[in-house]
Amino acid sequence: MPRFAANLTMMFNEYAFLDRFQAAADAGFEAVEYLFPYDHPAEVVAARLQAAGLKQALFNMPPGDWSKGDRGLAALPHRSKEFRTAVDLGIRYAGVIGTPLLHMMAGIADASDASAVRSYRDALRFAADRTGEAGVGLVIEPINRRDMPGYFLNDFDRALAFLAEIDQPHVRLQFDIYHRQILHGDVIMALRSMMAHIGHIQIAAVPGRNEPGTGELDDAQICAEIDALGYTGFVGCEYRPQGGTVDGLGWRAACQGVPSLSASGTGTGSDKAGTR
Ligand SMILES: O=C(O)C(=O)[C@H](O)CO
Ligand SMILES: [Mg+2]
Repeated sequence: MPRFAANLTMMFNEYAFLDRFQAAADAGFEAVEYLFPYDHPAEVVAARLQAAGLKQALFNMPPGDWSKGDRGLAALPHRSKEFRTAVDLGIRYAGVIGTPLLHMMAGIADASDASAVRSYRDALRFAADRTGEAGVGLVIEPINRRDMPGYFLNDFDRALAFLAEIDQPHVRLQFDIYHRQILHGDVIMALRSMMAHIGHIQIAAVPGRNEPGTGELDDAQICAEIDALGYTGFVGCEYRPQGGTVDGLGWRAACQGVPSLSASGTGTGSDKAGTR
């Protein structure tokens, strides 16, 4: 079974943000992630993390003004100065809280607009250099446009192409199974082919974005595949509980002991002669 990180933006909303750390630890989580810690001093967040005995898996760099519709700044040419300040703030928080990974959101921009593409490339290079100097990993995540209309980075192959241009081992893909299924499907084959580039994984049922096991995918099977592929990072539970957070945690036990498709010798998708 993978190591799971509770996503404190979506889970444990029964509590105020700073109280969610202890609630996650009490519910058996080893680590946490969340979108943004910036409403609180980094030292206060770090103290809650430590007091609860948790590891930090990931959080996002500041995205601009979320309440006004910003969803990252990287692809916005006219916001490049603000973007660079945001990178530095993210890295400062990463140092104090102790996260190994920062997610750089792309922003709402036309993916076919040359100036947006140029801005994104420059931003990714800048963030890669800065995080590299700071010893922090950097991830980029394709996000589906049903949840985030107009989001610039909405294609997994495109994300891999941007990563190939940067070609730095600490800059990797955030593979959110929920977005992958909505954007392209073929989740297990994509995990297999992209695993060498994956820095972080997140999970939620599709289409409801609720507890794994409540949607159209066999999430226990996907977790078995993640193990079989040798992934040792955290899998972020980025889902909205259908009811109480703790009441809905039974899905974790259902993931235990499930053999992967590759271990059982099935599921290659091959239709070659001689396989029947
Ligand atoms: O939406 C997601 O899937 C994310 O992981 C982001 O961090 C931000 O929305
Ligand atoms: Mg995600």
